[in-house]
Amino acid sequence: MLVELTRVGKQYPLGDTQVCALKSVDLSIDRGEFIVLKGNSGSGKSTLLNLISALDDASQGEVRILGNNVRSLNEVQRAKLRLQTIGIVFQSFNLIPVLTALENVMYPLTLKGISNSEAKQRAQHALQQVGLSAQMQQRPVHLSGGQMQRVAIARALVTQPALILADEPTANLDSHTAETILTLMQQLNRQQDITFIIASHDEYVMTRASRVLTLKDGRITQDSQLTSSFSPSQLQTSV
Ligand SMILES: Nc1ncnc2c1ncn2[C@@H]1O[C@H](COP(=O)(O)OP(=O)(O)OP(=O)(O)O)[C@@H](O)[C@H]1O
Repeated sequence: MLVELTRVGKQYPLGDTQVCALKSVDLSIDRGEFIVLKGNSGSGKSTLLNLISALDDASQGEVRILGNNVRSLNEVQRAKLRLQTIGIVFQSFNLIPVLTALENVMYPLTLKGISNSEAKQRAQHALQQVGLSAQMQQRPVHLSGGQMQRVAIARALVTQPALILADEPTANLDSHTAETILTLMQQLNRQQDITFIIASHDEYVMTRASRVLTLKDGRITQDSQLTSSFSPSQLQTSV
């Protein structure tokens, strides 16, 4: 099992009181799934992604990533787990502005201690995969929103993670660009067996999912397996 949550709860301190963000969540995620996490604002989507990415600790229960109990790992081990297993794509892209697209994608490989020449080769390949061969030397400020998100996806996939987590990855994109980004993610899911967990409010994102989890007030209230009608030939790279 790739991800396993057992009776996971999360509370945040707020002044003298506490906000309950997740309540007794049980969840198992297999390799190859394409999961959309839906729910109203404040339902706990980002909290769940933060726990699965080992960026934060559950208040109760257990989070296991590839069999590793996150709570038992120290900071260095967590960073290593993230670097080896997980790619993260944010709504706001989180690219480093002073670096080119190529350097942004090379960055996690450099952190892994991979040589500059190999990192460059792998980053170039990842940027080709997302259709950005022509923009490798551009800084983020010279890229469109869709291109920035594709750089962020290339950065997430360059370490060959088993799992990519995406928090509202299409929220800052127009609908055509969002479709292209989703198609790209789905192609990576099918061709490279990368598992995706995407938090989103967008109804059309759900239509791409193999499984939709609905969160309400910190609980999973619905867990639906779907078959999507996507075909990889629909891939467009003209963002
Ligand atoms: N760092 C924090 N400190 C205090 N409360 C928090 C913190 N992070 C989240 N919360 C609260 O926990 C609950 C769940 O928030 P979370 O961000 O996980 O929801 P969400 O579904 O991702 O919302 P959105 O769609 O608006 O991003 C909310 O009530 C939120 O206010």
